[in-house]
Amino acid sequence: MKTVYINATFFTMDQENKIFENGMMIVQDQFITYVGNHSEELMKDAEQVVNLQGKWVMPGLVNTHSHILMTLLRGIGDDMLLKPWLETKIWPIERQYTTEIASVSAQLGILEMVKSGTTTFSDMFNPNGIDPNVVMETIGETGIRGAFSYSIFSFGTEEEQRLNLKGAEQFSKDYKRFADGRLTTMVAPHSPYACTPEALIESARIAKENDLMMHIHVSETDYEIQDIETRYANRPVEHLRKLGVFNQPTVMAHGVVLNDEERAILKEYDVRVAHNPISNLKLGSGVADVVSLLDAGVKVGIATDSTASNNNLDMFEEVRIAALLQKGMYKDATKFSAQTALTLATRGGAEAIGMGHTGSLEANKKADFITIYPFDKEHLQPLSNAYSHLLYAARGSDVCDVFIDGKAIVKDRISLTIDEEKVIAEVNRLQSRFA
Ligand SMILES: CSC[C@H]1O[C@@H](n2cnc3c(O)ncnc32)[C@H](O)[C@@H]1O
Ligand SMILES: [Zn+2]
Repeated sequence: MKTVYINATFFTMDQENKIFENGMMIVQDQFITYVGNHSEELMKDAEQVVNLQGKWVMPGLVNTHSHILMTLLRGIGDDMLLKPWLETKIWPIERQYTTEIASVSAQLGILEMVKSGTTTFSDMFNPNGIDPNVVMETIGETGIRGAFSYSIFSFGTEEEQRLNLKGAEQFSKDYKRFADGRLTTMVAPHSPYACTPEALIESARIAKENDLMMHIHVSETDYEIQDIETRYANRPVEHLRKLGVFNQPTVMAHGVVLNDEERAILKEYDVRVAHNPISNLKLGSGVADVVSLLDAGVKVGIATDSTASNNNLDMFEEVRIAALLQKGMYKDATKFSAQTALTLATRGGAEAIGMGHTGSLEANKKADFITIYPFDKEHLQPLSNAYSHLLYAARGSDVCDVFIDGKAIVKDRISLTIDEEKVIAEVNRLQSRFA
């Protein structure tokens, strides 16, 4: 099916950052085939013409690190540091998890993500107590694009740890290409502190044998650095490098506590960083030095982490805070420009998680895009400087329509794939268990 979208401003987020006012985009099935100036000639054999009535169109946002199975835990464990938050709140609750709780959480998380403009995400989940097959079926039905990772923990008996690794390997293989290729997997040891060296080595083996990326929490807090140094006589980055984890393409979530030597290692091994500014602030972990990471040539994406440490999944808010933090930290407003920020939230993030086939509006890329109708929004006036508004003024709730693989997933702020009322009712029925 050839669909032509006309009468809109297209923010391509391509290498040249081209913008087409009153432009045109052509989508053939799942792919963009043209973005540029309006052309009557190119419209000739269109099967469908969509008039976007002056809307702004940009690539869907890319959330490079999330935990959608935790969405039900929003508001639980506020105002706590990471270690007690995990050990006394999150992990005990996750031990009570069921497949139903996980599926409803996933639906709520995806609903929130897509309605705020995220079309691609990379997620890690704690498999405890759940049937991941059911959860993956549910996620597949939503139409979102993403990588999903079954987490590896070195907790429990030897047999439990063996089963956890076996489950992760099976899951990684089974869902490597799922839901028409929209969903894939990564191999996710939780962190250097929750995994033994043996589990980390085994994780890297699974990733290598199945040609998958690794996804792991690293260097999130000062405490983690001291803990790993005490246990292994190396800081986390060197510890993982020595174990061979970085021999596979790796996304490391956080990277708050890094030095120059470590940034050079990340660049050398092409380790990518998922930057979670709000979660890092809320858990009191600190502020990652993203400017230095980018200066060192490290690929960086923006991420929300979970609703238990954020507490929303709005990538517009996330990327704005990311930019403001770097400017404030450096006392230099020229750092982390609007262009840098929006690139990291789209094309840069997609490349960081190995999904370079999305993240910009360009011929041959997947047709993953969002629209914003600015005309009735006070905070998006004046209409000039729209590019600036996308970073400094826009909110997730400004998103009007969402398309993934060329298909409408959200239309006029209504989800077409998720029964919103039902999910919200289910969430509130199940949530009372943890209140
Ligand atoms: C690795 S599976 C997901 C699992 O990780 C835990 N978690 C959530 N947020 C964080 C964070 O910021 N640092 C470390 N661990 C985190 C939680 O148990 C999730 O289910
Ligand atoms: Zn996380």
